[in-house]
Amino acid sequence: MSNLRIAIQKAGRLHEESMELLKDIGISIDNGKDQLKASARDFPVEVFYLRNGDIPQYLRDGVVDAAIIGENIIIEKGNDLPFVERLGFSKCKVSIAVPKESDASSLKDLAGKEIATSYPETVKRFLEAQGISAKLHIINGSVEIAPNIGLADGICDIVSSGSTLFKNGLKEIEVLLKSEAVLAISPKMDDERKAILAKIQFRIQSVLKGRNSKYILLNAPNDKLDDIIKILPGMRSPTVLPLAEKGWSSVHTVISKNQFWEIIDELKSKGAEGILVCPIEKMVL
Ligand SMILES: Nc1ncnc2c1ncn2[C@@H]1O[C@H](COP(=O)(O)OP(=O)(O)OP(=O)(O)O)[C@@H](O)[C@H]1O
Ligand SMILES: O=P(O)(O)OC[C@H]1O[C@H](OP(=O)(O)OP(=O)(O)O)[C@H](O)[C@@H]1O
Ligand SMILES: [Mg+2]
Repeated sequence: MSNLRIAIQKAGRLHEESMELLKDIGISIDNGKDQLKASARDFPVEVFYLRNGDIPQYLRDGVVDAAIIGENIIIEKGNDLPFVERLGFSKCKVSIAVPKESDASSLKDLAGKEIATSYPETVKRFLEAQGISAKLHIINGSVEIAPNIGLADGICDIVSSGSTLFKNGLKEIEVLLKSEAVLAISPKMDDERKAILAKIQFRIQSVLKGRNSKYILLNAPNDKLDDIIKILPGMRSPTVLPLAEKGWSSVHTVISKNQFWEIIDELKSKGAEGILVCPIEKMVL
């Protein structure tokens, strides 16, 4: 039987959370700091530890079948490659920035100027779409220093908190794209491996739904139950169980992490007490 070959980043921003996701979907492997390949103990999967930037070519060649990779790298180096899941971590932007005293306020204002970047294909695509040209300096790291050393008028790089821009006296003037970790796949996968991938996708979806939801339990007087239940979305409808104390019930349900604080405030105002909030490991609908 074939193994599904999954690539993850060997070291860097994506490594830890990729390992964590694999663990959460039941794929246990040894930490790969000193190895390039590991087999899962209980699933037909091999994990390859690679450089993020090299992964698109491996997918294209069919040397690996799937990969956890930054969407920005797929856009830069593998725009032809499909991705099948957004994974919700390593969220960042790829942005244009200029020295904070510059008059430029969009990519258009850099027409005819010099831009330093590690993402030349992405920048070229945006320049072409806007019908402008600029000179690109391709550098692999510390891009934010380029304007300060006179190498470029602006940069295109990853922005997350914005602190690297701030420390280098730069300001963001245009967001080219937003990125997060994704599960990308090889166009060359055979049917046997596609079947393993389908199982993995199902597991990933269950884990991500769980991560985005909270299980809540609360107590309420019976005469307030109708009002409280109206507030709760729930998977189907909330579970209501009688408490030992007469006239009171316990209500259990699942709510989305995003709505969480608003719903808790409303529940309290409608008479809910003893609200417990628990993480959900996996959720299968
Ligand atoms: N500051 C950040 N905040 C959030 N996500 C980020 C940040 N910097 C990078 N990323 C995301 O993590 C990915 C990996 O970044 P990292 O700097 O670890 O490696 P890299 O230099 O892009 O890749 P390689 O593995 O080829 O060395 C990026 O492609 C991007 O998707
Ligand atoms: O907006 P911020 O939160 O400051 O994050 C942005 C910085 O993070 C990344 O660099 P990283 O720390 O990965 O270093 P690298 O250049 O060595 O990859 C990216 O290249 C930016 O420089
Ligand atoms: Mg980096």
